Amino acid sequence: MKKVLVTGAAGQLGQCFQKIASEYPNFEFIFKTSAALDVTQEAAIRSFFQQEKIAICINCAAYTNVEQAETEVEKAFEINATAAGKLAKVCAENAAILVHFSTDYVFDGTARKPYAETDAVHPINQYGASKLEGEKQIQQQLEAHYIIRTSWLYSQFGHNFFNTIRRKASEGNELHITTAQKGTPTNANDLASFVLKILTLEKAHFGVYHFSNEGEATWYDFAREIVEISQFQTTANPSGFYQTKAKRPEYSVLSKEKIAETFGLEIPHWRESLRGLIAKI
Ligand SMILES: NC(=O)C1=CN([C@@H]2O[C@H](COP(=O)(O)OP(=O)(O)OC[C@H]3O[C@@H](n4cnc5c(N)ncnc54)[C@H](OP(=O)(O)O)[C@@H]3O)[C@@H](O)[C@H]2O)C=CC1
Ligand SMILES: Cc1cn([C@H]2C[C@H](O)[C@@H](COP(=O)(O)OP(=O)(O)O[C@H]3O[C@@H](C)C(=O)[C@@H](O)[C@H]3O)O2)c(=O)[nH]c1=O
Repeated sequence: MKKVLVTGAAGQLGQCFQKIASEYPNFEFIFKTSAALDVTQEAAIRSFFQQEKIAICINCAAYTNVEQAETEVEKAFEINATAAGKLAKVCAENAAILVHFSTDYVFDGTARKPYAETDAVHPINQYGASKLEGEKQIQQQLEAHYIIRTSWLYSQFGHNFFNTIRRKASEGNELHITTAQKGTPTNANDLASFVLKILTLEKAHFGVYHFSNEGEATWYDFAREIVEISQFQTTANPSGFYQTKAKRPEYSVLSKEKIAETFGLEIPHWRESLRGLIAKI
């Protein structure tokens, strides 16, 4: 049975993997939180891989605070770039596959049609820059990688826009949400299922892929839909300007053509997936 290590297992995406792991009995999962396995510690990762004979590493460990990354630049790069490189190196030494996640924020947002994997990258904030550097470090050291760029992840777990809006709305706060950025909300549960499905295929198709739910939305559209489906009394108000430290791309919809052609898997529309999640929680 293949051993699958999931790093950063207490984060949002890590918890989505934990939730569905039992549906994949051909994999033996080992979930490691940041406290149990720090991905910046190369020697510790190496001895863990050797001891456990890890076949696949799903790296959910990341520095994801977009605002704070503007001032904690070194830390963001240490986790998102240098540690990703260390994981790739150890995977190469152990003939293991690395699944890694990157972001729509590697793009500058000047496009007006969905970004393809081959489009030019140009991050406009430190988080995006650190994630792009992580991609490069992996590509330089390991062929057996899936780098999956995704966008606007949300779920029932952890810190994300969906949970923030639901909390604010349930407390009766007035909501003012920016219309200045367009992208696609992605249910992290859908992403976790997609990853485990492609890992069970006979043939590997390594490389960089874009995965998000279908459709596009502004953050305001997303918030309004969360409030309406959840039937909160509060209304979400569109706002032309919302003060932030970090710049965000104006447009960051990801093209799903490559994954559709390669894997032929259906991806739900973001509204449908959101509705499904709210019905379950
Ligand atoms: N959230 C989003 O909207 C998007 C996320 N992504 C990418 O998807 C991936 C998953 O994101 P998500 O689950 O939302 O992120 P979270 O912030 O929810 O989870 C990240 C996890 O990484 C852990 N971590 C931080 N530093 C280390 C370390 N040195 N060693 C081991 N673990 C560490 C954190 O632990 P602790 O809390 O203890 O520090 C946390 O549990 C990331 O690569 C992210 O960049 C891409 C696009 C959108
Ligand atoms: C909470 C809130 C945010 N906003 C704005 C701020 C920002 O422009 C936008 C999104 O807010 P957040 O700060 O929650 O989202 P942000 O941290 O930018 O989310 C990003 O996280 C990283 C990890 C990624 O990789 C990206 O794909 C993306 O999901 O909405 C409002 O307009 N009103 C609000 O009440």
